[in-house]
Amino acid sequence: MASLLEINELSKVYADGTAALKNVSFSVAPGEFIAIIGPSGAGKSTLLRCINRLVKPSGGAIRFRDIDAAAASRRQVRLLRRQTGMIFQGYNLIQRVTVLRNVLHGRLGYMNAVSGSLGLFSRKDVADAKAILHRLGLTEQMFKRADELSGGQQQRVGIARALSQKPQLILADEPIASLDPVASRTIMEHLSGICREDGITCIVNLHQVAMARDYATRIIGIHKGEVVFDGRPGELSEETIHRIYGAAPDWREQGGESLARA
Ligand SMILES: Nc1ncnc2c1ncn2[C@@H]1O[C@H](COP(=O)(O)OP(=O)(O)OP(=O)(O)O)[C@@H](O)[C@H]1O
Repeated sequence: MASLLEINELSKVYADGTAALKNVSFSVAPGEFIAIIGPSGAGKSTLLRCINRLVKPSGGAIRFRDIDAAAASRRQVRLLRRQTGMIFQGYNLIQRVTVLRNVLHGRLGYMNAVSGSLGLFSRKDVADAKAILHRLGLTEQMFKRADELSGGQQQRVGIARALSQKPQLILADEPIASLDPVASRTIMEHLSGICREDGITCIVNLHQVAMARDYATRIIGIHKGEVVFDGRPGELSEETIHRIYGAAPDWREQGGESLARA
């Protein structure tokens, strides 16, 4: 099957000389649910941010469908971001506006500047946004301000906003890092359900090895900016986890129980 995303020899060196990514290469088929794991500072966020061009790569190529994200013009970056829903650890909602309006903001990439700034969303956009909120169990919260919601609910709004973009790809950067275990599972269930049922490809940065093993169809392990593992969850041995995390304690603190179960 043709890939949705091809990353070739991607590198990123920040202005202060930090080499965050070194020759990263992998391709992503439509419908995959990929967890990116690695210790703090491994380059996980930089990788996701290069894919939707929040960060400009220093070298290599990122082909998303027919766009080379690494060399994209401003117009192409807009097209790329429209097809790529981003979910953040801190939710990135507008706190003082309603849940529904936050979700509708996912449509801004499809509107001209005047309609967008005046909030002139079509009836179809509003109906679709309500249906998405219903699917995510947020019908009752629709007209509340975002800051009246719990963290788990706010992250579901983040997912709803990404879905309202009708994306091909969802990039989630540590979407459960601020949530308790129950809310974390709810978010992971929604993301994997969306991937399975809607065929939307997901790439999710995670600190928790257990969550990656439970939900991903493929895991990519990054250590100091390099891919050191790329395989199925069942292939992730304890030795491999040591290679990914080195001496860092993250996986024992946050995901070790999953290995004990395996
Ligand atoms: N804007 C920046 N300028 C300079 N260095 C940066 C910048 N952003 C990230 N870095 C560095 O790049 C490296 C990779 O950071 P990145 O945030 O991508 O890692 P991460 O795996 O997502 O970490 P975490 O899990 O803690 O979020 C780190 O050494 C970080 O300090």
